[in-house]
Amino acid sequence: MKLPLSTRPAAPRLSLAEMAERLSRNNPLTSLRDARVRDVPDAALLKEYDFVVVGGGTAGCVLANRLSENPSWSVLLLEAGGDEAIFTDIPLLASYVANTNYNWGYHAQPSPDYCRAMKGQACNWPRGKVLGGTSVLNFMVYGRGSPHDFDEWESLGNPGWGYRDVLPYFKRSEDVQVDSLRDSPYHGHGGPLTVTESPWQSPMAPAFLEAASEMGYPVLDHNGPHMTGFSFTLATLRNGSRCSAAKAFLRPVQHRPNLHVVKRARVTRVLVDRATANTVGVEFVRNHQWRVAKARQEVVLSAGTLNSPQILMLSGLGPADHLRALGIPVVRDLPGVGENLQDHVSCFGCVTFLLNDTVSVVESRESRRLGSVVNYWVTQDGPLTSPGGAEGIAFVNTPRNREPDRPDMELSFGPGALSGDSSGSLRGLLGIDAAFFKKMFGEVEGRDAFTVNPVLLRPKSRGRVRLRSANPFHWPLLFANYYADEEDLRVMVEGLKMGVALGETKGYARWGARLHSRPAPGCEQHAFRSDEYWACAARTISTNLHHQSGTCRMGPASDPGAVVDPQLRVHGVRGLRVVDASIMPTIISGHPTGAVYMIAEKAADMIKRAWATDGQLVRRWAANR
Ligand SMILES: Cc1cc2nc3c(=O)[nH]c(=O)nc-3n(C[C@H](O)[C@H](O)[C@H](O)COP(=O)(O)OP(=O)(O)OC[C@H]3O[C@@H](n4cnc5c(N)ncnc54)[C@H](O)[C@@H]3O)c2cc1C
Repeated sequence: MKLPLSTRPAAPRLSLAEMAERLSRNNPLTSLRDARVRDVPDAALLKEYDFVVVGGGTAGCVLANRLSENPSWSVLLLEAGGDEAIFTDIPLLASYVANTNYNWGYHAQPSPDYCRAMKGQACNWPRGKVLGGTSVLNFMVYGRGSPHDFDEWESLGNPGWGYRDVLPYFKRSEDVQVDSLRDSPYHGHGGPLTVTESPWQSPMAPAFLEAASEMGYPVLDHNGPHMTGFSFTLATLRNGSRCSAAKAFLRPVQHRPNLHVVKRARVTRVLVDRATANTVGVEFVRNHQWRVAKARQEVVLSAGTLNSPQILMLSGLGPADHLRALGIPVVRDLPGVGENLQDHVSCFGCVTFLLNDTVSVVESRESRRLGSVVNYWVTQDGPLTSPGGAEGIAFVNTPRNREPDRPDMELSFGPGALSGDSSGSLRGLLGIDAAFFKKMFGEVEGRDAFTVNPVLLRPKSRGRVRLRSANPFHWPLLFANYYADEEDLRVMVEGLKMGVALGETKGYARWGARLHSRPAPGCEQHAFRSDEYWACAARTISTNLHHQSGTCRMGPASDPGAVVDPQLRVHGVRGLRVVDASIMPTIISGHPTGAVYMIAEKAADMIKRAWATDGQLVRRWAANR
């Protein structure tokens, strides 16, 4: 069967003037210049700010922007990392970024029950240590999850978080640039965050959408009223480059006089008065000097799912017995801090299809192609604009799902594979052991292939974050607990079989697609493609999408595990909120960054409303010096 090579019209040829214009707005020099955010020197720091935001990541950049919109408020943003780089802008290099110092470098505790293929049986959990946070490391897939996810949050005792309430905040951030979505009531226009499709597609892209009808699913916009179906990837891209939180929200407002950004500032704890439970400010270290930043109104913790609970516990806010065991004075016993950790576990590499044609992205071939690099800088097109290699996403229902309008499985299609990872950056990101890789992929290294990655969307298993010690510079202990609930494994087995079915649809047969049948080392005792084999493969190659969420769960005061209330204020403490992926009561059924932006937009609105009604906005920033 002959297939059309592309579902999109060919890009119009650019005139020389258009090329020059594109090159002037997007080249290595302008990228480097634009990435620099003004750093406030120690001498210029104020004694006190109205708001202190901890963590200049995905949520933190939104808060810095929205809170400093009010010129009467002084806002301090403290970030442990520095500026973005040229290479962090290049979408296809996403996996490379995690192999650099822009990553905190965490990994979960080892386990014999999962992550067996990884070095030391420990899965890597990269997190961004840079302005823009993990939005600088991520694969840029823009999603929101299912409307039912937010209705569930509301039903758990969180009024104001239902889908109808949160949709306006999704739209507020967004500037969608896809023609077919221009009139959609579900998308926003003119917001700071550019959302679009990659300008480049592999020749296999049409086969992905054709698979939809063969498997009985519609092609749709995942961020509309229903998400079950197939679509090309929507991504946070601008002019073919990564659109990070810093690029979208922070850089354009960095010169506001009431916003101070401090880079390479490591917050060690929040200072809370034990007697009154009032938040005083934060303690941080910069240039080897310990400092205090006081907050007149609030401290907002946006240090992410792994670091926000760590900082709370270091501040005496957490499970009392755990804090006492480490000699940390207990300010408030909050047993839920660090609990309820949820992640999207996957099985990247388990479903790899080998090809007869040169239609996939093979790193060694691409890196030798000067045209790809020229294309990227001059026309802002070509494979380097592909967001981490995820070309298409299907949200599907396994036979175990009881809510058909709320899919339980994602199948993401990437026009490349571990076999083509010649630099090892993808293996480095995932932490796959070299000997394991050699055994499973050695004989097909450098060959054309594609991957279908099944992702468990609504895990029942829960992990946790704990302190290793009272030393704020020690890494926290991270427990993944993947597949602790057997049902998760059963759903993943079904997802793996659906992933194989996707790769075996007719469209891909054109290029001779066939499942790579070298079994995962350690699973050879099971018949290849049997349920037992897939279960073993899942426990062995337990890659994940780094979507960790839920460790400072939102919920009412009556819920003993809740850390923040529906206004995101820490229970039992005044003047302290948590605003990042950690507040999700349940992980959303999709890629979380869109929801993190939404949470931060909504939080900024709640903060504005809270202080406006208290009539405390009259203080002029200038008078604070
Ligand atoms: C490799 C990878 C790929 C991903 N791909 C996708 C994707 O395609 N789509 C998607 O939706 N999601 C993706 N994610 C997940 C997504 O990026 C995160 O869920 C989201 O960015 C989290 O935002 P956050 O604001 O909660 O935390 P972060 O963005 O991590 O922000 C936390 C910030 O706090 C700072 N910080 C931490 N501790 C301190 C401290 N003590 N002092 C000062 N500053 C501190 C950090 O340096 C960081 O800047 C991916 C993640 C990874 C790692």
